[in-house]
Amino acid sequence: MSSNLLRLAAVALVDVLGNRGPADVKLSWFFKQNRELGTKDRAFVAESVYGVLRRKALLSHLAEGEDPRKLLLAWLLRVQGHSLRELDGALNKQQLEWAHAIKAVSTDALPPAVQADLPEWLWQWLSAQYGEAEALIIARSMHQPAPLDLRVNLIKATREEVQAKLASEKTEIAPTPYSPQGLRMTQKMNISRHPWFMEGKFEVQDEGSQLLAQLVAPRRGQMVADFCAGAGGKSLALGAIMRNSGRIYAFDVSEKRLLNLGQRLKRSGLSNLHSQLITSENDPKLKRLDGKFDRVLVDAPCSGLGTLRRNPDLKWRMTEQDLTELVAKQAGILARAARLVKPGGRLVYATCSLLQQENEQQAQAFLSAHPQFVLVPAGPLLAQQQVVLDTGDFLQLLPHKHQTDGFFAAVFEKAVPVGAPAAAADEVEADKLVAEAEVTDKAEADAQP
Ligand SMILES: C[S@@+](CC[C@H](N)C(=O)[O-])C[C@H]1O[C@@H](n2cnc3c(N)ncnc32)[C@H](O)[C@@H]1O
Repeated sequence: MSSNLLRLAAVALVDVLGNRGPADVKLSWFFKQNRELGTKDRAFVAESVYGVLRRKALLSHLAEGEDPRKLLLAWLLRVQGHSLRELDGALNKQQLEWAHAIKAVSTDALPPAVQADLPEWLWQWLSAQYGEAEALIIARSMHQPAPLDLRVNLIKATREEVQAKLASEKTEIAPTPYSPQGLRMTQKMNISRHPWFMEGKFEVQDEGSQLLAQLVAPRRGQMVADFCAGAGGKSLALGAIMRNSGRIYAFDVSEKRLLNLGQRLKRSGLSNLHSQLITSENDPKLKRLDGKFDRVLVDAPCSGLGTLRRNPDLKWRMTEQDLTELVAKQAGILARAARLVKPGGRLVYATCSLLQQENEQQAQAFLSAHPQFVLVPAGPLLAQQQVVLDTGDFLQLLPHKHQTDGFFAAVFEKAVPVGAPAAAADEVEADKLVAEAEVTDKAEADAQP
């Protein structure tokens, strides 16, 4: 390790820690400014930045402050286990003094929030919910980087074919334990240039996200809404489950994310997906679709605390105020999306959060305010999809238990009014609606200048 590389990693850290934006955006900007860096050096800078973000509370204790250069040294010496001798040639006199001081700091009797490496307020919330012992295990499971999960696009390849192909290229790869389309890679590699990725034979997607699509379990020919579709990770998984039949509406308020979805869609070979930008959950465009969907997924905007292995900066950027606002937003989106569901249809509310306020409490509040919906236990629904995983009434995934990101999902079904036909089983009705929607879309497209 050279002194120049250490300096560059510290510069990247200054940038990431000093601004409120997401770490991945800051880091890619840093790499654009430093194009001369080779693959290994980039990997070192990225690992250092993410390593420090994961353990910032502990490192601040060891470095007696938040000077990025000292945090970096503390990470190398006390987390990565480098010896002073290994770093010797890369350190100047002052850094050597810091390094000696860092080596000498005791880690006995650290406060629990520092052991968990969380801001104090978040530690209080998490430990009140899970109890101190489990909250600590959960928080510590987020100190490790996540593996890379792939979802095989069953329209274009089988899981066995993709596994064999990647294994033949000396990639360590194995089927995911729960998702029938998933593969897990244990070593990091840039998969986005792989020819089979570019041909759409697989996507990068955490196994937890794949399981959410299994919970929605759309059938062929159905009408499906992905209300917070973003860049479409779950829309694409749903489209593949439907074997390219029926119709999926991918709604989102972010044009940029929907544009991303467009690129992934081209690779995927799906033609049953229609993305639709909305101004908010109350966009008037939604009105004509009320009561028309067999399945509605609300993958709600959330704190993202279940993804701390990948996005450790979130824990330092999120505030209690942000959470209060998110909880209100989630309730509004869920209530509006519920109106799209037809009698007998299914509504899935999901987050990648670990907090009850965004999860169980949100689901219970929805049920109290919407007596026409009932809660359907997640385990048996997954069993119908050949997924053996029962976490009780709700789907609750935790990294230390399931080796996925942290996810929550609640499944609701809308009652069929007495005397009405059971809509969910009515495939003919679904086909009619799909045909109607296609005619409307064509008319809209023709009307474009
Ligand atoms: C958790 S992300 C969705 C991730 C996506 N489903 C996937 O699998 O890649 C939440 C999304 O909700 C969108 N969003 C925020 N407010 C919204 C609203 N009022 N109506 C619809 N979508 C909204 C955000 O733009 C963001 O893309």
